[in-house]
Amino acid sequence: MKSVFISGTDTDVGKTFVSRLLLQKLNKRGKRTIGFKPISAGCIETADGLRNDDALILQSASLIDAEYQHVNPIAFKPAIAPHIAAEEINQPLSLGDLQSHYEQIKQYNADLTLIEGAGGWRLPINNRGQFLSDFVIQNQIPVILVVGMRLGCLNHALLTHQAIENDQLDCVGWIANQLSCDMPYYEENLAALNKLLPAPMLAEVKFNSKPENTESSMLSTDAFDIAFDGSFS
Ligand SMILES: Nc1ncnc2c1ncn2[C@@H]1O[C@H](COP(=O)(O)OP(=O)(O)OP(=O)(O)O)[C@@H](O)[C@H]1O
Ligand SMILES: C[C@H](N)[C@H](N)CCCCCC(=O)O
Ligand SMILES: [Mg+2]
Repeated sequence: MKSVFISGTDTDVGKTFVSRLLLQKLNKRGKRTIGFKPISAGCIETADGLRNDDALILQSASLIDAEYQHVNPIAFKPAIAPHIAAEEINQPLSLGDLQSHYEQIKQYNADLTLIEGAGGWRLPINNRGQFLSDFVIQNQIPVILVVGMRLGCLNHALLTHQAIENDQLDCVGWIANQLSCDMPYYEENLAALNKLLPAPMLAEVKFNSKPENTESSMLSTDAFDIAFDGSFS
């Protein structure tokens, strides 16, 4: 059983959008995939409990049909920093909680467990100095960095990659996600990232004006095949 952690240069950069494409692509390659969104913030209340859009997307794009509570075990209603949401309801998060939820999703025995982070790499999970990245370190999970292509992404991408490397994790590569169709100097920014980031670009995801129709959005590279046929098969 392999796992991969999908991080991003920030919140709202397309981690879920790209994760869905990755799951769909891997399903087509015959992998039994499962999505895992350990912590979500920004949920609606339903008769069955809180539901988060990201988790629902991952759940429906996974080949394995998993229970919602296992796909998204920690859910907060307000769309705010999760550790603040947790403190607000007096239910502080811990690394131990995250670990036991991870053990649960591993029971499904997927070929690949795709874990979507929340926010960016150094997301606090409580006020005791613990971060979501500590969970990734604890489990030595390889990381894919989604770069939301917008002004400011060069700095965010380089700092995030540096932090992942400082944490001595394997950043198997990054994915450029074109967040809009009109970013000035898009190609030049892409070239700068290719030059400056010391990890391979695995794919480029084009802006898709019909995001629900995801079939042709992802242009993968040879590095993508090497990463997914090598590290994750
Ligand atoms: N390539 C794309 N083409 C069109 N729309 C996109 C693309 N990538 C992302 N979006 C849209 O941008 C928004 C943010 O994307 P997404 O929800 O995947 O970000 P995220 O990084 O997962 O955010 P969060 O931190 O909340 O988990 C969504 O509405 C999504 O549909
Ligand atoms: C609500 C939002 N869409 C995400 N789910 C949570 C983003 C938290 C970011 C925290 C921070 O780094 O400031
Ligand atoms: Mg998301």
